[in-house]
Amino acid sequence: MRLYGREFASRLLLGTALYPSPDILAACVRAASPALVTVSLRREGAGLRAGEGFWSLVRDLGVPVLPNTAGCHTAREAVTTAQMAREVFDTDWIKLEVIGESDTLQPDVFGLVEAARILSGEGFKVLPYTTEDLVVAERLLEAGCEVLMPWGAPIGSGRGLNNLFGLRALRAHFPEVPLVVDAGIGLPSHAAAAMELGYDAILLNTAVAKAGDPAAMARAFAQAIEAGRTAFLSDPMEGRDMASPSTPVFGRAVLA
Ligand SMILES: CC(=O)[C@@H](O)[C@H](O)COP(=O)(O)O
Repeated sequence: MRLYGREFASRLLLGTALYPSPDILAACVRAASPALVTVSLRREGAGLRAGEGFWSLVRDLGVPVLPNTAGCHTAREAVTTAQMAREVFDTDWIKLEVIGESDTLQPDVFGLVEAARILSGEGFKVLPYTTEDLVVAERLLEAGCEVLMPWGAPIGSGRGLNNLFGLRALRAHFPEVPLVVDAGIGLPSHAAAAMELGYDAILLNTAVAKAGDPAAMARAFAQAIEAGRTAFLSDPMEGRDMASPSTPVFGRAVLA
């Protein structure tokens, strides 16, 4: 998979929040070999020494870091957080989140486009957490984003793909743009379904961190994403309403 000109072997982007322990997080990363791990500057900054410990743990994982602007509610807050993240994590990649509504954690798409334009202008590689809205997608591309990350469902809900029609339409409208389903994935089958639609990658966190056996679930997600991608590339059959015998028979059985 290619994002902003960089090649990644994996199509899984894994969040680093909510794990029962740092060791379990490390086991999940080993089990799934994600392309990137997301980290929240606000979380690390709040913990001070705990944050430093967490940062060295993440560095030791040996996986490229994608800082995010989780918890930001305005474009200005998100831009400042991204600028600080660039210093702290020494990367110009940013997962841009501007939250607009607290029940659904739905993105504020107006603030998102504004922040994306500013950050792209400053040389950031912006990966925006957005909805499946086609017009917003167009604006984000105009603002300089080379990747789009529509939600599957509200963050942490585990509902899967809430709007299959919208996600399919987005894929069809932007065949050349790398698209990552971000948030709301609850099961490996949800991830596989998104990959079967032709999505390029999946970003998830809660479903792995909150599983009874997080490392096993991380591995299951990696396998499902791989399987979904292979299925997409295999040109799946068209669904149909009526039965079609899968064992054609010729002539009549002769019964003695
Ligand atoms: C880790 C991160 O960036 C989250 O904000 C992301 O959207 C994941 O969502 P889930 O926890 O629903 O997988």
